[in-house]
Amino acid sequence: MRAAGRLGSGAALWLLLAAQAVAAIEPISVGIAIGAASVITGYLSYRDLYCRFAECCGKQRPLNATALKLDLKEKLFGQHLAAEVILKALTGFRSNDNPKKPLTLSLHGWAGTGKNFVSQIVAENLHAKGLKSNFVHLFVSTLHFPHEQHIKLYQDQLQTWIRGNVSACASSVFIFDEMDKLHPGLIDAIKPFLDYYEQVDGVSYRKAIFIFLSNAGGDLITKTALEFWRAGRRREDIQLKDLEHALSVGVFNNKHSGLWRSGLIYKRLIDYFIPFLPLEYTHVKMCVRAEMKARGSAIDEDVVTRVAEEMTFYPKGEKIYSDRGCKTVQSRLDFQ
Ligand SMILES: Nc1ncnc2c1ncn2[C@@H]1O[C@H](COP(=O)(O)OP(=O)(O)OP(=O)(O)O)[C@@H](O)[C@H]1O
Repeated sequence: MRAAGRLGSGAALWLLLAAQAVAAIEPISVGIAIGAASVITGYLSYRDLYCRFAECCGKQRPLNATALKLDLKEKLFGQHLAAEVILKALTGFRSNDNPKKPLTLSLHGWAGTGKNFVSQIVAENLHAKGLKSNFVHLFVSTLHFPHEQHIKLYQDQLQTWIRGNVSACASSVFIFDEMDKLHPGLIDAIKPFLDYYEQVDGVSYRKAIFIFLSNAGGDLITKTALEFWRAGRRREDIQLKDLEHALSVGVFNNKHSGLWRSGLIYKRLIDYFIPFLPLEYTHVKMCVRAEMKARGSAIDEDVVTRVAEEMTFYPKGEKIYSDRGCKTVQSRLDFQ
């Protein structure tokens, strides 16, 4: 949008200097004056000015891979696979100016292992306002799509919502939480948006990102983690190839996965199935320390141990993995 009208450069320059000269006295109204002067001089377009105060989609903000890597390294505990795959997938996707399709990630694991937490970290690295951004959209199955008899309505609404938001911002992010509670077939409504189409009805979805969060596959992931544990192998030795294929097949054949017999899997439109491993006692202690730090409290190792000891672990005999991951750490800390 071009600034309407332009004064001669001499007059405009004077106006700008005058406004700045007054700046030292009354900053607020002067800010407006400078803004107006900038627009009048054509130094700033209305849009530049508007985007200084409001959130604009604009040219895709380059992903700061170093910042994302640091966030995943420092904030995410016990999930070496998720950290590695998400960093690779996002940096690869965002460094490609002309992707052939949107990026679609499916995060799987038991409760409290960090799936929502990671989607928040990803959102904050893609759009400055993170989950609060106008260009990041969170759907929770049990909240947004509760009634099975309304599946057709939900599908129409979802298509309209996604089409409208990607039209407004090509690099929109869509997060679907509790995928395992989504009615079978519902998610296939978005298949056209995830496919290898240049455009669909004049809209290109190729720069959008879709993230599915699901507990489906948690049993398979835990089984593999236990096998490594019992064989005396390090958790960090678990590789994506040990889990990804079995996870995608398991989810495809699981009626309660939200992706049961889905065309998204059948047509290989999901780029990565990312396993979240069950969290161990040591990771729970890391969560307690992180929470204490977030509250500005000094780290008290006695409290850290007390909270971790209050959590329950499985399997019964070996008590290796936290039943709730790092969930309930915050509430338990409140009672120390
Ligand atoms: N791996 C982790 N590293 C660091 N913090 C974690 C991790 N997992 C969970 N947490 C902490 O626990 C809180 C709850 O975790 P989160 O909501 O991400 O779990 P989830 O895997 O999405 O669970 P659910 O499947 O029940 O939705 C997070 O906000 C975070 O504070």
